[in-house]
Amino acid sequence: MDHTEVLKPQTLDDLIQILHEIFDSDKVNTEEVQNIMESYESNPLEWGKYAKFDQYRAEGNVRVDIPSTDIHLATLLSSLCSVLQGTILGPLLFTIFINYLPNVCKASTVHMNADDPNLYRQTISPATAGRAARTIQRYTRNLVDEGNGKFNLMILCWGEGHGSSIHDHTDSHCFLKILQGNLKETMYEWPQKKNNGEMAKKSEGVLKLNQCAYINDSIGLHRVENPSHTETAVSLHLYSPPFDQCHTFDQRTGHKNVVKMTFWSKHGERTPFAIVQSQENN
Ligand SMILES: N[C@@H](CS(=O)O)C(=O)O
Ligand SMILES: [Fe+2]
Repeated sequence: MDHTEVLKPQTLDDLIQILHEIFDSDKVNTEEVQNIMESYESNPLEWGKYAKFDQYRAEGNVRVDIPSTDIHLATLLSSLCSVLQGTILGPLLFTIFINYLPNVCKASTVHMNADDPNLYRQTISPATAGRAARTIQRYTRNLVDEGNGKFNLMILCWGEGHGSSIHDHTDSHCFLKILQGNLKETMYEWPQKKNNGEMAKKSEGVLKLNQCAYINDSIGLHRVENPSHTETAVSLHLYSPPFDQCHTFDQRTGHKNVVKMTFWSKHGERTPFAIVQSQENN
């Protein structure tokens, strides 16, 4: 098959079929994949069944003002993230946590509003706000297609303010297309071995509906965020070859950690908790 002309997929199924054909061949032109993904016009009726959000998004009821000096609260929030997602006890633990939060907050102010179904966060710096949002709730990763073992196609659902940590892509090609809303992508240089300081930012930009970005480890690292406080976002990601772990990086020091990546759902079905050992996204 000649792929010099950009085929325009009419539906998501059509796109998946074209991707299978492209990745069947030994040599894949990344620009062609990017163009084809970009030319698919997002239709929620086609991808809606895969787009499963973290339900905690609407269940929390707390606004926290966190000064950057409140190490106490930061520690609590990070220990909380390991129990929330996907556990049966999640809502209960969340309620216990929320009820005790005002007692343990030394330097922070907690505002609760029982009849308001939204989660509010307000902090003194956007960076702190982003970290708190990422700790309490996560974007979800939903597997759409396994690409005959050549690639993984997945839909990521981003609640308001959700974002990823700075991460790499395990030597794979990564294509990221916007299906709904906007996503902000910030690119970083790989940290220098001897340097223990703040990671160098390369660029940032907002990806809009139907746009498709491309990244691999030789281009650099990135962090992706839903910058909106009122709108959710949905993105379509293709990784080739597939991978299930990557490195995340601490923006302030460049220190890295290995993170296992899991699926919130597969082929439209919520992944059973018994099978999922860890629900850590990066
Ligand atoms: N690479 C991330 C999503 S993004 O932030 O690019 C993931 O697969 O979870
Ligand atoms: Fe990524």
